[in-house]
Amino acid sequence: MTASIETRTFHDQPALVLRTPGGAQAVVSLFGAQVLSWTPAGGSEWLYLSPQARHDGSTAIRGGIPVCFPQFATLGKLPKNGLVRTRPWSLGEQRSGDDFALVTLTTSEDDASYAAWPQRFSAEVTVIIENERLGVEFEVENTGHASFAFTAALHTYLRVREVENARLEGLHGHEYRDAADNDRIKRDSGEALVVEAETDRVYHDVQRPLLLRDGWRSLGINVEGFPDVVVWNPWEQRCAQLPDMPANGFRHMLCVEAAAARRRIELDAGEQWYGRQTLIAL
Ligand SMILES: O=P(O)(O)OC[C@H]1O[C@@H](O)[C@H](O)[C@@H](O)[C@@H]1O
Repeated sequence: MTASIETRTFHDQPALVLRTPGGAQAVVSLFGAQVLSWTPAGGSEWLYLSPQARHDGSTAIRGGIPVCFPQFATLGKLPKNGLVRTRPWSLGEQRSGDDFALVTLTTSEDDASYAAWPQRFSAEVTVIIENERLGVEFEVENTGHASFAFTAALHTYLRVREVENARLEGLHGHEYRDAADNDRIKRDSGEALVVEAETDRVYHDVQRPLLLRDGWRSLGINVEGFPDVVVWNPWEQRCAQLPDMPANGFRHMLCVEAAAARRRIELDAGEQWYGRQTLIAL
């Protein structure tokens, strides 16, 4: 038996379902090239998808792994978190073997993106699953004649049983910009990060793998290419302001994002850049 890739609808939007013979499964929406669900073999769902997420193409889907490009958050004049999470992507390559399934989705500039951000680019998101592993790779090429600069993120919403009981390890000693406290620059001194209030941090130059402990289960988080890690939880008050989140949604999610946020990435004409986040169920 080999792994499989099936095209179907998910909340009425076209999606791909990747499965390994061992029982791992991921759902990838063509809207935004967004992974919406991931269950490793023998495990339980690791991605948070809001039960109130909108799937009608009118706005970004709240949950899963939104792709933020060419702007992370509000670091510029473009719409928050960029232009590509709210557009349909095309299916490029799909491949499977005995123990993996892989799909590549592509997009490039169009009239609307060019009006907002006058650059020519092509972007690819490759999603690969193995039994215990989910890899998401974002690649961008400058297909124009002039250089451009961007910020970006894989805005991963992890599902946790109770956020106050989850521990994120590996950020000790790192400097971060605290967007929940007037963008003050601070240094993490705790053994582990436990979220007990609104949290919106950009950790700089994180080279180490991270470990998320969520009760009896743990998740390894590896990043290549993206220099920064963003940790976000809106907590009660901000969550109440999000129309696509239930009131208690913040308790069951923790965003741990692979990001290029502190410094913009510069790409000359014809140049490519890629970054990858890998989640490993332990
Ligand atoms: O509501 P959005 O556009 O999906 O953004 C969610 C959050 O994304 C986070 O990554 C940002 O750091 C937050 O500031 C932001 O609020």
